[in-house]
Amino acid sequence: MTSTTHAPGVRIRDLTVVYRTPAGELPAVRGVDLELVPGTITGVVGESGSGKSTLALSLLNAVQPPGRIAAGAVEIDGLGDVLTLGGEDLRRTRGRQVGYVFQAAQNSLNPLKTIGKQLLDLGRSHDVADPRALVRDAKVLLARMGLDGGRVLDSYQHELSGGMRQRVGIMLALVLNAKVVVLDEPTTALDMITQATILRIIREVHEERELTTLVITHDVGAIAEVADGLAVMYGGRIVEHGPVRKVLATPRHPYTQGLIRAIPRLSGDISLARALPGRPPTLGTLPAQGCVFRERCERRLAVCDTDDPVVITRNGRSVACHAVERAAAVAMRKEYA
Ligand SMILES: Nc1ncnc2c1ncn2[C@@H]1O[C@H](COP(=O)(O)OP(=O)(O)OP(=O)(O)O)[C@@H](O)[C@H]1O
Repeated sequence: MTSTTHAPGVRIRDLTVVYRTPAGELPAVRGVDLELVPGTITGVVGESGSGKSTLALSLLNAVQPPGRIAAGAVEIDGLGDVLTLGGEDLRRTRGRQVGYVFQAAQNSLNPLKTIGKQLLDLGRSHDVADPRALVRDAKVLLARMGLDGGRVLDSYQHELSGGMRQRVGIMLALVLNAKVVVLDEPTTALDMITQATILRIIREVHEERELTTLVITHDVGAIAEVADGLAVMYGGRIVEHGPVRKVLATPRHPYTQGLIRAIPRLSGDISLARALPGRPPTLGTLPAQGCVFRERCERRLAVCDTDDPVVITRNGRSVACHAVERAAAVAMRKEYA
């Protein structure tokens, strides 16, 4: 395993992704800016339907109809804007430059071929010069995740448990030595202990290979262990982003506060944990203007109904919330009074 180049930076700029619906094209991701700092793990959390997977797919320019990337750019150091890539360039980028495990990856293996055969196919399609080294690397990765590599490579998907398949997916995302890795719900099929182990291994491999990694999950507790940065998504927007410990210790957006309150592990007291009231919006119920979170928000103001809150960044933390901004402005006025 050679790792000569350094981790690349990734800049997602003003990204909008729409899906065609009977009511017309509706945005699942809207005006998202997100920077993945080289060598870091960024976690993206949010309830089901917030746009996390759509964002992950965009990093590979892999949004499929009825979806379409309507605007924006995804710039990866050394590759340029992946949204302008097509055909063979795009195929080569996926896997080799940007490794990925998509949601339900454990079901996307070919049932008719052994894992080893699929690994060799992957290597061939990316012109890997030394298939033996590829198999060796795959076995090492599988062994680190607690699996007997030789046995797994000789197996068909139906011979493996959900958790084993998930680990195979992670191995396939890492084995070509891509420098940018996108993991969409990498540990959902695993029990808590295995989940923690796999996340730790992801972290180790990430550091050893100097990767830039994006991990999508709806499990805020799990991401706290592994990520450097945390982006919180709601209704297709990133409502808060910052260093993971700071965001979890002093969440600013009312949605982040609600998410954290709902997790006893993080809120610290099981009797205080309470579910976020209401439901996340669907594409059809997303308000066309104003704050996407206002229907469930305890701090709703009149302006939230009419104006989209802009993202304000201070000291490395970003929040998009009118109430937070107003409180900050009041505090600032007091300080100068
Ligand atoms: N193929 C599709 N056609 C129409 N709408 C879609 C399609 N795929 C996703 N959507 C909608 O886009 C929105 C964002 O979905 P997405 O899967 O990106 O969210 P998510 O946060 O990853 O959710 P989950 O955690 O459930 O995977 C949702 O409202 C979803 O219903």
